[in-house]
Amino acid sequence: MELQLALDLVDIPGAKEVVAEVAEHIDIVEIGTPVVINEGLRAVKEIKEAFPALRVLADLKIMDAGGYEVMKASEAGADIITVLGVSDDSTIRGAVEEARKQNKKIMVDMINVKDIEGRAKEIDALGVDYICVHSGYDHQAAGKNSFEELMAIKRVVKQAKTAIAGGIKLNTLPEVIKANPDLVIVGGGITGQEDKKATAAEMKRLVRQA
Ligand SMILES: O=C([C@H](O)CO)[C@H](O)[C@H](O)COP(=O)(O)O
Repeated sequence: MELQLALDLVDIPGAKEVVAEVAEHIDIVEIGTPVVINEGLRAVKEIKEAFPALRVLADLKIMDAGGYEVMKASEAGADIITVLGVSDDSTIRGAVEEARKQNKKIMVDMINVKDIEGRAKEIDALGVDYICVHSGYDHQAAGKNSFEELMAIKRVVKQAKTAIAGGIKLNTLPEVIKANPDLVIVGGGITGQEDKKATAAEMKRLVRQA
């Protein structure tokens, strides 16, 4: 099981500062959608250049033009790029095809997918690398989490790795770990803590021993 740090509410210098603090305790660093909106793919490029040993995920949440957008994120240095599960199959296929050419990976974000099990089965057959259940900020505000969705995709996904994101904190991590995802994604659960390094270290310890 691996740990991904999601950076959403920072600028590029702020992102570098946080990553420098926790780098030894994370496997993947995510350049979150708000950061890409504010800073562009330059954020991906600068973080990859500053931390070449870390895999960098560009959370583009692609909804159309999968091949083209994966190409641009790959050029910026992203190792993993996100596409939305609610996209058309042709968009996901285009993203996967381009990722194969560029030796990159595709994560499908299942945010707002209604039939989680059925769609996860279809998406798994498209050859994506990760399928991620996700309670976004707006869902979190309504008290939602994705623990049950994780168990649902674990029942049907045969090929892709499984991931979970959305509001995970140190005190809820053990429950997440019980469902055995391949990847746990944590944003505010680390970045919102006073001692980010200690929190990331403890999360990594729990994730590693799972
Ligand atoms: O993808 C995310 C969200 O949609 C904002 O872009 C977050 O990176 C994801 O939810 C993880 O962050 P936390 O919920 O703060 O753990």
